[in-house]
Amino acid sequence: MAVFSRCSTAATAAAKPTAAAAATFSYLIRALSPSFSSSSSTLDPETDLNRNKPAALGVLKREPKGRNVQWVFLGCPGVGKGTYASRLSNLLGVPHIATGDLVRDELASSGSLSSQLKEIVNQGKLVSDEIIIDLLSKRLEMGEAKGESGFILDGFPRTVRQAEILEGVTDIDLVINLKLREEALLAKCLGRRICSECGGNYNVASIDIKADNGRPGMYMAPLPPPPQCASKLITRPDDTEEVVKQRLRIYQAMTRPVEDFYRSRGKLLEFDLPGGIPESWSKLLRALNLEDHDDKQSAAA
Ligand SMILES: Nc1ncnc2c1ncn2[C@@H]1O[C@H](COP(=O)(O)OP(=O)(O)O)[C@@H](O)[C@H]1O
Repeated sequence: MAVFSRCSTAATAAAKPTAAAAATFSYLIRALSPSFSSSSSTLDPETDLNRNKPAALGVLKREPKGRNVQWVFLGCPGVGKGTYASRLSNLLGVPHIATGDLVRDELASSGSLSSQLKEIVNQGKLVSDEIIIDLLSKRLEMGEAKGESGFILDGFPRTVRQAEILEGVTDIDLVINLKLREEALLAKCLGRRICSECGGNYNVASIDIKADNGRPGMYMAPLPPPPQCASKLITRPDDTEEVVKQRLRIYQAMTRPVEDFYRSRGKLLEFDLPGGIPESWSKLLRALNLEDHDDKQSAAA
């Protein structure tokens, strides 16, 4: 999915970082770094880069501002944030940064944080804002050193405080709020499988919700692994029924208010997933005013 084009003069998504982008990134890294006070009240409004807030979703109609997109994905566990964020990241040439992956990388390491994090994550609880911001700062710093610019954040911000900190240091262009019928969320999490070698995400769940009381039915086919991954699949330790239900409760309590935070700033794009990837991807692209040449070609083949 290397080739992409935008149908409008939306926020630019050129793969090459610009000087403005690099400056924004450096600022973001410095501001998010651990030496940065944990209190959002220390943000300096004079140096806040968030000066030209777009009105409502006019963000997609704006002239390019000389840097790559800075988007956020919101949505309940199991909704498919990682899947769609990763596809958009390939299409737009910006990094997909999932804080859940950063946490899992830390867990897999023998670092001192690892055992502390394990207990929190395996109980479905949120890691502290300070730890997450530290992990995110390091990831951004590493990306900047490689010349990355722009991002699609997945799993951050997850609390209003995280959203305030992010708002204090950079301008988020758009927040895509993915929504899926509740009946499907638990099944999607329980069916999730990851290839322990390549990290690919697959799903063994076959979701078939019958039409009921005027509500249409919904079918989501499994997403099987390719043969080379089939024998290497693992399940995330926090994808058990009890822990997923806890994560869903925590989403309602801690992350639902983040939707309101961005809604009130006119940045939230609500997107109801109509089904699995075949039904949803092209609709999502249309909602974002994007086009995927490769997808069109494979559909036409
Ligand atoms: N922004 C964040 N703030 C706090 N904890 C986080 C954050 N992102 C990830 N985590 C931790 O990592 C776990 C896995 O995150 P993720 O893969 O995004 O899960 P989900 O499938 O629930 O969206 C979370 O349950 C939480 O413990």
